[in-house]
Amino acid sequence: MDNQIKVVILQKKSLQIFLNLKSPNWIIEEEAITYKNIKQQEIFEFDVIMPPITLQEEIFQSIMLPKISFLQFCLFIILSLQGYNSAVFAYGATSSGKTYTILGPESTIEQILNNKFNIDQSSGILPRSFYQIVDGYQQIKQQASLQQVTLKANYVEIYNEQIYDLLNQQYKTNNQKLDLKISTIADGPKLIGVREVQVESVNDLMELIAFGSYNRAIGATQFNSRSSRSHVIFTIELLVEWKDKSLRTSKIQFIDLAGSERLAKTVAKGQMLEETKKINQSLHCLGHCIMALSSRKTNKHVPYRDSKLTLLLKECLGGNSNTSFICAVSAALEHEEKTIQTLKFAQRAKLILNKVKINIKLSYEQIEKQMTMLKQELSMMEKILTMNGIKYDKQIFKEQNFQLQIDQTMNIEELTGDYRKAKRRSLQTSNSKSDIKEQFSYRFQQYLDSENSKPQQNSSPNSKRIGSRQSGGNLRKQSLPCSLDGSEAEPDENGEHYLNEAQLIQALKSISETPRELSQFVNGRASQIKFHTQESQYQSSTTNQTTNTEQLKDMPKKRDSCCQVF
Ligand SMILES: Nc1ncnc2c1ncn2[C@@H]1O[C@H](COP(=O)(O)OP(=O)(O)OP(=O)(O)O)[C@@H](O)[C@H]1O
Repeated sequence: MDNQIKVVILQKKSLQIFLNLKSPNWIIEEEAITYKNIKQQEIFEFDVIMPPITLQEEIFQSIMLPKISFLQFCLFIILSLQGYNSAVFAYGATSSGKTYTILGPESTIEQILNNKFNIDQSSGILPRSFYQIVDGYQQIKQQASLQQVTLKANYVEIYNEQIYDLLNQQYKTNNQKLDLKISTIADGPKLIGVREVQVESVNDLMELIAFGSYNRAIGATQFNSRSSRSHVIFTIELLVEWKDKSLRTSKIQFIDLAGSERLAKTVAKGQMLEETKKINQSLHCLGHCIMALSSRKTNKHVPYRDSKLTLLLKECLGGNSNTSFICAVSAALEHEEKTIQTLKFAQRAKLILNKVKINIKLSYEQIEKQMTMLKQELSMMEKILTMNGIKYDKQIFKEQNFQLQIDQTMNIEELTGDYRKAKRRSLQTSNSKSDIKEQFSYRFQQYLDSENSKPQQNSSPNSKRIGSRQSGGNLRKQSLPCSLDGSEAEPDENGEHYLNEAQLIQALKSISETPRELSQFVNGRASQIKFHTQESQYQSSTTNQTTNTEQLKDMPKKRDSCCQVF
């Protein structure tokens, strides 16, 4: 299922705006932002543009919950039971309000550590989602048809192009951080050796946030005294094992990106400058991936491997994930350039289509069962095609069978879908009028071959009548789709069914749109029949030393006479 990336523009609440230091170049409407100065005018259109007065609750509603109100409380349950992936990115320049939107105010961590955390007006998307997720998880656990339900989380940061596990307990005692490696062999990139913590409650999740925050790289920039110097990714996974041993996994990721900063404008030096360069570099890579994906050119190379951020989050960008971007901007004069940059990024991200699918792993027994069923259906299809005289490539069938055998881990739903499409195509093919005509042609050919193999008895081309019983031209009833002629032909002495001439004409009429089409088809076939008949007569007469070449020369002229049959 194609799913467009959702982009929400969030205007930062700031002192500059409050003091009316807003840039005069911005015209902000409900669904469009226009930037206009003497030199240029650019219009950016979005589904949602949130004003600075927007409450955290409203942002959460817009991003995390669907628009249909009755589904609001069971969204996560539905998605989890079905096994979907989701991701929420916060993107924007440094100090634009990304961390505030994702987590909430700086005091959140202190509140967690002092056991004083409660959802309030300022709480971000992350804690609000935790309540929904845990609520959903508890409800799922009650389902009788489930064997086991597990909720787990991991928390990592990408700092200076290195991936660190923020939940690693060793970091505090041993200052050496381990750079985690990404495995891309399995379905979607995975972190090797990341600590995954099983959780049961909102408190468990909040504690992980607090724990991770202490390991996080934070510094003071010119614009933000607690600036994120790394990209952080908090991942929650729900594994639902059903009693039939099938496994559905749902993943939700919250990504708080580090803010970009113009190197020319930064006052950063030394380590801070290096960090800024690395942040900008990975954000550039993200921009390039977004650019490639939004171009919608088929086979366009997407440079995921150019940074760890894009490689790790590959599935969220153009892959299997319901992805949303919160792009934080400021209308303040001071941030004009950064805001244009962010809006350009957001405009492109909006064009990306992800391919969302259910993450399901069937049990071995289920795969075996599915395979047997599919094999049976395939051989049935083979028979149908053979019966209808439609040529097919045996090798493809063999390959499909082989594929079935080796692809035990492959998503069976896709396989079934492909197979059903193939089957539908084959049925459509055998039912289509042109193919029914093909079938006629094929059977006519068989008929001619059998006729030609008989000894010829003084028959002239014009005396031969298509499908007539007198000329021995019976067609097997089996060769025609039964619904075509409507009437049942009488079985002959051998118990075999044939179509008589009237039934054949009726059948041909029913598959031809117009009398002209019918006549064209029949003329074509009739002249072929004539040709074969004449050819075989010619052959038989040459073997009898009585060549009549005139008959063959005349053949095209005599076409019209065949039309008289109808
Ligand atoms: N909606 C808001 N209401 C009140 N304060 C806010 C809001 N948004 C941001 N702030 C404040 O602005 C400052 C910068 O915000 P924040 O740290 O979220 O920015 P950021 O985009 O994550 O920056 P960086 O990329 O440097 O980490 C913080 O002190 C934060 O509390």
